[in-house]
Amino acid sequence: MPKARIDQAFDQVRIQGDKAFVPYIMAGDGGLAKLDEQLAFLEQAGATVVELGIPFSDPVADGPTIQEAGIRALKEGVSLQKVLDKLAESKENRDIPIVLMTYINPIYTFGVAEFAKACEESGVDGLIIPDLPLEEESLVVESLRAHDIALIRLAALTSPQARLEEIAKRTEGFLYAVTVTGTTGARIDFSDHVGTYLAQLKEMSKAPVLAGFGVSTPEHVRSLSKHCDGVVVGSKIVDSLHAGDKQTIETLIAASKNSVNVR
Ligand SMILES: O=P(O)(O)OC[C@@H](O)[C@@H](O)c1c[nH]c2ccccc12
Repeated sequence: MPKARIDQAFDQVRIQGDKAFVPYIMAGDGGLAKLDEQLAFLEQAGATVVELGIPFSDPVADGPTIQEAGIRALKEGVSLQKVLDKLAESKENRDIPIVLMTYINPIYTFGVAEFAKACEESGVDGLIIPDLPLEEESLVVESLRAHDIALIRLAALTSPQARLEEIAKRTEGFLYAVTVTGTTGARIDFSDHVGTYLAQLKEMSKAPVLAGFGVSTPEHVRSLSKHCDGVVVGSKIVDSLHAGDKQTIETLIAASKNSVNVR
């Protein structure tokens, strides 16, 4: 049951008194042959779920770090089909749930129903589609439901109250609370309003609320996690993996763990 695997992963985190940590990596950055090893490393380091990006030629929500990773992956010849095939091969050896992050265009090209089926067959548990607004969701919702793939919705700092409520009500797996206005990428600081915004989303959502965009230091992980159920970290993870700096990733993930638990 794909969707249930995500729920179980968050339950486990809660039981241990930890916060969730969802690293984002770009599929095929460094070649798809490295994917299994990268996923195993993140699982071993204590990640809750992995968000796996599909490289795309027009990544409108992405800042420079993730755009460059996408260009590197495209140069390696990575495509949605190849990522799904690769995930299918290693499905049995993997416990950590996978959420694919892809823009809507590659899904259309693939065919929505075929894509949902391929996700299930490849052991994909959920999806983030940043350029699919609530109003257009009906294009994919039924197919995803048929294959039990969670559709994770994004809340924006600029969304009006009623819209946030609708997003919180519909989300599956978790609620992705975008903490900055703008594109992905490491930030120094967050607006004072972020704490209130996260607390408000926590009230509205039955699903776990995760803060993402700009999270790049252990202090960010700790301070944002106080207001919600955990964080998503992209650019800092992508840069560190590219530089071969596993220590930085381990330190970031460790910041989401209850310090009373000895690891
Ligand atoms: O890179 P950052 O600032 O840590 O943000 C997370 C982000 O990269 C990842 O979740 C993501 C990558 N591309 C996206 C597009 C839309 C929403 C989210 C994403």
